[in-house]
Amino acid sequence: MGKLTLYGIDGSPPVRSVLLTLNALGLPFEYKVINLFGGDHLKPEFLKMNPLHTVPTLDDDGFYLYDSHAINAYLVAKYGKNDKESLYPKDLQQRAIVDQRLHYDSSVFGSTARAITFPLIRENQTEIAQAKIDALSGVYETLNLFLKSTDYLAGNNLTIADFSVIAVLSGMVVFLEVDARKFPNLAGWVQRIKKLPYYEEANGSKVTQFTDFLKSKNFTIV
Ligand SMILES: N[C@@H](CCC(=O)N[C@@H](CS)C(=O)NCC(=O)O)C(=O)O
Repeated sequence: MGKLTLYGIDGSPPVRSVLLTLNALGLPFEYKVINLFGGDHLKPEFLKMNPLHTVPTLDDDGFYLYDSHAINAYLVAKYGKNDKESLYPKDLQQRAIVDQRLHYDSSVFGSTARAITFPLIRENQTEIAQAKIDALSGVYETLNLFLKSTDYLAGNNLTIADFSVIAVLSGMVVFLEVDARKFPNLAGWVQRIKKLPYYEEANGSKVTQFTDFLKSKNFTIV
């Protein structure tokens, strides 16, 4: 196989979802930190790889790909052999369910999370409207529903949809805890994901950089 390089930063949820995928697949890769606050992502050499200047960006031997969901699907489809194939199943209907969850993450969960974090991080606002927290609660309800009769978000096997969602959710708990009385399936799933042997390395140890940063903003919910 060629050389894989991941451009990213630990705080970024989509970057951590790719770290989970790379670790799950046991792939060797180089991790190059792109400092978004220092403007690394706006430099011409980065824009050549990704004109949207976002992390994660993957370089697979000169093939550049961005958007974590696309990257994760590509990595499993290309490198996921035998028991790893189920992370992005080949069966069309199973895959369609994974895709549905990925789009939910990308559109609904992603925008709900960004609506909360962007004003804090980028605009130095410290007040968060209760309505945004209510929207987050609505997402937890949906995720709880997805997990009604299965161990993982897209069925009884772990998939890249679980990686995308845990990467975002593990940051959002700063704003709204996953209350096990209200969201029992979701709370159980979080515990299940945390037991993955590579969880700490790929997400757990890295998300704290993000949650500490969010907490340091001393926000209030109004
Ligand atoms: N949907 C994209 C989102 C990527 C994204 O927005 N990344 C943020 C960091 S979490 C970023 O790079 N922002 C810098 C910018 O947009 O200039 C994905 O899943 O990769």
